Amino acid sequence: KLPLPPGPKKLPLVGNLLDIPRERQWEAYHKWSEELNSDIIHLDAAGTSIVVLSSMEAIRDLFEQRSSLYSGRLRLPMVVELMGWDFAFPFITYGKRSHRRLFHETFNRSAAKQFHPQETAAVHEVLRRFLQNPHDIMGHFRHMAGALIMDIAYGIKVLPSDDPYIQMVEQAVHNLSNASIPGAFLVDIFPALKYVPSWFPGAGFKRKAKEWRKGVREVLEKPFQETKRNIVRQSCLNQFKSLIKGVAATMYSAGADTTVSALGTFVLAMLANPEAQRKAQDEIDSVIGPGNLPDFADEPSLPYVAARSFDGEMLHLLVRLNLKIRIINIHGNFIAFPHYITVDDEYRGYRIPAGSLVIGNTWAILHDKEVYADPHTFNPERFLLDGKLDPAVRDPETAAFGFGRRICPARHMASASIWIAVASMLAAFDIKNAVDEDGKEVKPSFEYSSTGVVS
Ligand code: HEM
Repeated sequence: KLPLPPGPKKLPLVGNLLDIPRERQWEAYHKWSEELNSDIIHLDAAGTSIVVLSSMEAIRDLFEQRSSLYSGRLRLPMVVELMGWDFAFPFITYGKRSHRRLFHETFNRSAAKQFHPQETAAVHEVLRRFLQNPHDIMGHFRHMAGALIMDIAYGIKVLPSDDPYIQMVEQAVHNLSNASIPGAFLVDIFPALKYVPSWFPGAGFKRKAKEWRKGVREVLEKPFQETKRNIVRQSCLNQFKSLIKGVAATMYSAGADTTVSALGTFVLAMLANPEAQRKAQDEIDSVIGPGNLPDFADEPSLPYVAARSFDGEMLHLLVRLNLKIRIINIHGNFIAFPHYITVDDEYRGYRIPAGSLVIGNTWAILHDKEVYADPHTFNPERFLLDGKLDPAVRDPETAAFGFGRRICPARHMASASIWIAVASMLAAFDIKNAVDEDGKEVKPSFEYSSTGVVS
């Protein structure tokens, strides 16, 4: 009998379906939350109950304190059951703990350091590629993210271009993004449709799923089989075969686009903020000396140097924190990754209905005016107090990688690879707009697309 959390007015049948924009939903959620003066709001998308949380307090109360209730995922019949992504735990409810555990053992804060050499090598390779061809920045980032994951997951060194593994996985992830656009396939709304035979009129989705499934099987099997051939201790591998296979193949689907999007956004942030770029470069030069490239051995010394120099803080913050704000602000809303609750719950006198999608609005958290004054401005100085890192200012990483039990299990490795990429790019290059034949600057054209899993 408790009321639902407040929300915009609902129409009969369709509820708020017509109010929810197709793009940048997080901004609409944030606006409603402000208008209704509530950090918890409720929406009804033609029968699908959606609860959006816009404060760290509500997120901690539900995703952390009540994590046993709030760690599910929405059932995705097209992706998981028909296309065969059932090995990828990001898409399934909180089962497969062995998969998560293996991920954690591999990528926890101290274990993640074992990948520093691969990350450094991948970044040096990308620097060479920029030098040879500065016109395909995103292509180089994509190659870097793919090469790094193939190396970490399988020990496979990919080809410099047209690598068959990267092509295969990119295609599968592309199909995955298309299939996870909400409402794209009726079978996600009526799961029983999955039993319709493929020849049945209107069952085109089954034929599509079958074709896409072949690609998913290849992603699961091909690199794994090559690795198996390369490994001497096969008996050990056999014992955990399906576990390792599933976890390795999950890495690409969860890790490639995220890293590429973050680095692409970094380049845009640098084009828009030449002053911040200059300061960061000056600091790198003064810490590691001109002509050298940073490596992880420099990392511990940077905060120390940073604590004594404003510009040092700038670099440290720019690279570690504030960039992430911009990056995550813009791209970090994983619309296909809401949490899901299967039982009724009560919070602050409101009813959270069973079967609700529960979304932690990262964007709202990272644009909270109370925490980050003037939140739309790129301003590394917001993290400083008396030239030092201000511990009172919230670290964006507390929200950028998700929440509770489903928090990104690769966050330390992801953060490290972005750090080394950003620091090395700043050390080696000036990031500037291209110039046309008449010597005029060409402003980059770009568009953030928010369909699929990652913007
Ligand atoms: C900039 C880089 C990255 C960002 C911003 C990021 C962010 C996220 C976010 C927001 C989630 C959802 C958390 C939630 O449901 O509350 C997530 C989940 C996940 N991420 Fe990342 N991630 C990044 C890189 C990576 C990489 C490189 C890998 C793998 C090598 C990875 C593996 C995963 C996995 C497996 C999950 C699913 C966890 C689960 O459902 O239990 N991520 N990530």
